[in-house]
Amino acid sequence: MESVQHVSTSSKALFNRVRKIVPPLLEKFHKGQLGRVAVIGGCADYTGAPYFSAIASARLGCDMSHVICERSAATVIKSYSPNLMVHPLLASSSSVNDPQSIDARALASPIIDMLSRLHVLVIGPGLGRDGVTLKVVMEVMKEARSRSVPFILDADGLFLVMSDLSLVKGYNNCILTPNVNEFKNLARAAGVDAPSQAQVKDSGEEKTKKESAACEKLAQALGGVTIIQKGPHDVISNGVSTIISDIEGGYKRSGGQGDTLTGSLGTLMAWRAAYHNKMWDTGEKENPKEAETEQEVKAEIEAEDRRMSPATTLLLVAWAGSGITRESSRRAFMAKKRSMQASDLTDEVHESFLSLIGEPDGSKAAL
Ligand SMILES: NC(=O)C1=CN([C@@H]2O[C@H](COP(=O)(O)OP(=O)(O)OC[C@H]3O[C@@H](n4cnc5c(N)ncnc54)[C@H](O)[C@@H]3O)[C@@H](O)[C@H]2O)[C@@H](O)CC1
Ligand SMILES: Nc1ncnc2c1ncn2[C@@H]1O[C@H](COP(=O)(O)OP(=O)(O)OP(=O)(O)O)[C@@H](O)[C@H]1O
Ligand SMILES: [Mg+2]
Repeated sequence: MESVQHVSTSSKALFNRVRKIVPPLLEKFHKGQLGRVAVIGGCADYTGAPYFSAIASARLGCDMSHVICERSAATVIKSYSPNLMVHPLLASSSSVNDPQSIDARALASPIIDMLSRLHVLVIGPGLGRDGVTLKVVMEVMKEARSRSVPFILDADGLFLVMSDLSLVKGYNNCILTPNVNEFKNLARAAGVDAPSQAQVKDSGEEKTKKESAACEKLAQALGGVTIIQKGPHDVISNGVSTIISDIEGGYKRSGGQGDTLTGSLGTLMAWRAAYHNKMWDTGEKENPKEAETEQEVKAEIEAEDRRMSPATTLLLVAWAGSGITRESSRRAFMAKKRSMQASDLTDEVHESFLSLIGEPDGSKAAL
């Protein structure tokens, strides 16, 4: 469990710093303060993906986990778990009179009305490619961005971005989680020569170097968004700092494991917002200057007793989400081997959190 590129800090040190952004469970908090996350996805074809994502958010520890989906998917997703709040608010071609002439902003308004009550959006799991749905989600993304609501983009959410890069370009409050295939398509859409992990033919250190450079290049082309390119190892970059997450994962490539990643990231992003809102005393000293450069980010990670800047915590969130997912997959694989399914990862999220990160000081959950 080692190997960190550029930000040359050990895995252990990174997870120690992640623990600082995990809110302790205390009597003073009320329902909702430690995370209200909504997954936007779920359609007639796919109901598993939004469920796996939302339940990962819940199991990692956000207070409220919502799914905003297309009408036909809602009852199905509700039946998977009574713990999720499922809202059938997404329009599709089958729910409007004329798919060719819609008022996308009006159709998006019931979802936009929810934004003030949400900390984070996860956009894309099982969203599908219906033209009406995608136009509506585009409106939600524009509004969420204008209100600085953080979002995680995956699957069909990434497809949407490929058609209009301005949706994310320069937005430093979002994480994109492309698989190898989606990374290649994103790079093509951005007109950037950035090979995916599968396209880099070297081996060993040279391969890792080229993969890091490619992820960095795409992140830069998108104006500094954070990218987690999933694969044999996860390459994480915001165009300035790059980390390789190569914690051992499982060896079964069943579908839906990326959904555990997006859900985990949703909760971590909500916790990050709580950290920056100073919702509890972390015991850290105030930071005189916000970190921007790679060196400044590295210094904040290593300082241990100094408050961290948004650039640093975003990188740590990406690192932690990747680690928790890969560790969940490893544990699920150990138990289930060839029969492993995405739902087996769900059961491992909490233990993975405990083994990699652990409860912060003072948390009642540590008793
Ligand atoms: N249980 C569910 O409801 C699931 C739904 N899913 C949803 O299904 C929709 C489509 O997602 P897909 O995963 O099919 O789309 P992708 O674009 O990831 O995959 C499309 C094609 O690329 C290939 N591919 C994927 N990763 C590759 C790699 N590393 N190397 C080479 N080829 C690779 C796949 O075999 C597939 O043929 C999305 O909405 C997604 O969220 C998936 O998340 C899987 C689980
Ligand atoms: N070869 C591999 N070895 C170890 N872990 C891997 C490997 N490939 C992918 N993973 C891990 O599996 C998880 C899902 O990545 P994957 O590439 O399967 O995404 P995906 O295709 O989008 O998945 P999904 O089926 O959910 O859409 C990530 O956490 C990634 O780190
Ligand atoms: Mg996927």
